[in-house]
Amino acid sequence: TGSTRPQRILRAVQKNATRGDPCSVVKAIDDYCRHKEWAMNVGDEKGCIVDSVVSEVKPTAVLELGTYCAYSTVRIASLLSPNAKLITLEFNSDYAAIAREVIAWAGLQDKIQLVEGASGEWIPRLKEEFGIETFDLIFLDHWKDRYLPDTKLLEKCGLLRPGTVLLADNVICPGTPDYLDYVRNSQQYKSKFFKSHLEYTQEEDGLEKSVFLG
Ligand SMILES: O=C(NCCCCCn1ccnc1)c1cc(-c2ccc(F)cc2)cc(O)c1O
Ligand SMILES: [Mg+2]
Repeated sequence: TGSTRPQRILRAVQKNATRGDPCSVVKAIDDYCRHKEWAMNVGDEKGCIVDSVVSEVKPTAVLELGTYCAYSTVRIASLLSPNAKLITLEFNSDYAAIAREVIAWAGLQDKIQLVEGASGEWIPRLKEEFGIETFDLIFLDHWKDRYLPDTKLLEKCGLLRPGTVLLADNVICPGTPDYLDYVRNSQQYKSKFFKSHLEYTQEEDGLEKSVFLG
């Protein structure tokens, strides 16, 4: 019974990052996944695009769909203002357990609320359970076939407001064709593609930034 990839990523963080220093946690994961073993973090190249969108939006309420080992969770939360909060949904309980440890190592527990469960079940409960009105920024990075249904669910639940920014990972690889078609052709969104590469590789990928117009 050997270790899992998320467990090895956590070990690399505990070995190479400084407690309470989110940037060192991000760097430790990138170094491990670039040089030792690939993992599905948004990564450093696409991560810089995420950073620029977060800095532009200055969100106080962020929703992340798909935590994995909390690489993007920590990366985004480290840029938020003192009173801002990030809710991250993770379906896989093994991933969630590792993510909690990575978040704790970064010292960001007070900013981040990790919720374990299915996005389709939790999205309708966010207003009531967490006192959320609407989100300023949503980062989609979970099952690629859930991007579109969950976006429609977010609309239906009144969790989007004019100006809410949806930032979607992997719109080229693995790809989210139905989601891309929707946000690029809907009158309710202004969409823009940021060309990049699949994390730690030279494969084509990119992020889609879509502003909800209401
Ligand atoms: O599947 C991905 N993410 C979802 C993981 C499970 C989410 C579970 N969950 C959380 C909440 N609700 C459900 C993903 C995959 C790849 C990839 C790319 C190329 C390749 F050859 C293999 C894989 C790259 C990514 O950047 C990804 O994000
Ligand atoms: Mg991804």
